[in-house]
Amino acid sequence: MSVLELDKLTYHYGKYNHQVLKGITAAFEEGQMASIMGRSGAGKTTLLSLVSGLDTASGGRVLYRGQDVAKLDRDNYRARSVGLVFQGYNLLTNASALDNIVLSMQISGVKSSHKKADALALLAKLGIDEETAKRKVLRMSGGEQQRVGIARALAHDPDVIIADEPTGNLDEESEQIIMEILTGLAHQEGKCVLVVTHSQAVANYADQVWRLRDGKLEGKKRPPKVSVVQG
Ligand SMILES: Nc1ncnc2c1ncn2[C@@H]1O[C@H](COP(=O)(O)OP(=O)(O)OP(=O)(O)O)[C@@H](O)[C@H]1O
Repeated sequence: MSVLELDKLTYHYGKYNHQVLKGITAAFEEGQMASIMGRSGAGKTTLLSLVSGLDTASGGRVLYRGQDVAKLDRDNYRARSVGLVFQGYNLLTNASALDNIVLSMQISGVKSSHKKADALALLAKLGIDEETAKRKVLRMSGGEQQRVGIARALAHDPDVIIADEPTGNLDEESEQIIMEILTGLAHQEGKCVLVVTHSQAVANYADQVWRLRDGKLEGKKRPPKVSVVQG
């Protein structure tokens, strides 16, 4: 069973506004990264807000492990099953990376009695050592901040990671690090990862590349990567 399925999903803003999404049917699997491309205004952010349970569709359904998200407790769905990663990181910049993660664990109701140690372990896994973890976020580089952003998204161990232009503010080297982390979450940890991007280079990391055009989502599976040995 797919982790996420979109079933004839439609969406329009307000009563008379044009339809942004016009019957989208797609499936996203565990252990895979999917990228969603599309020109500005195509409806990518709108689509993510429906998939992540921030908003409900005008028509059709979003299914999470076969269950209609509109019929689930959406707060619970967001707090348990979905981790969000944003272009602008959306961290508390005056707090330390560590405090950001611990706070996020508290808000999502994580039960652990050693949240600080868990948060440090999670940050370390993403290449943020203890000294950096205790530094205020505003004194960290963009690439480090996004690694904290990913740690925050993972703090409640969701099985869906949704990233909206996660490397939009980063240089090429940091982009590569972030995309390798997101790819690893899919391929090594079995997460279902969705990445919205304008960048073909970012989309190239994905197992499936989708394009949102005229309110429809067109997708293709990427052929397996083959390495060419020159001799
Ligand atoms: N709250 C709103 N009320 C009315 N229309 C909206 C609202 N939010 C977005 N729209 C419109 O819906 C369409 C899709 O917007 P959306 O933000 O989903 O596009 P996007 O593909 O994410 O764009 P970008 O790449 O520029 O972020 C646009 O035409 C936008 O103007």
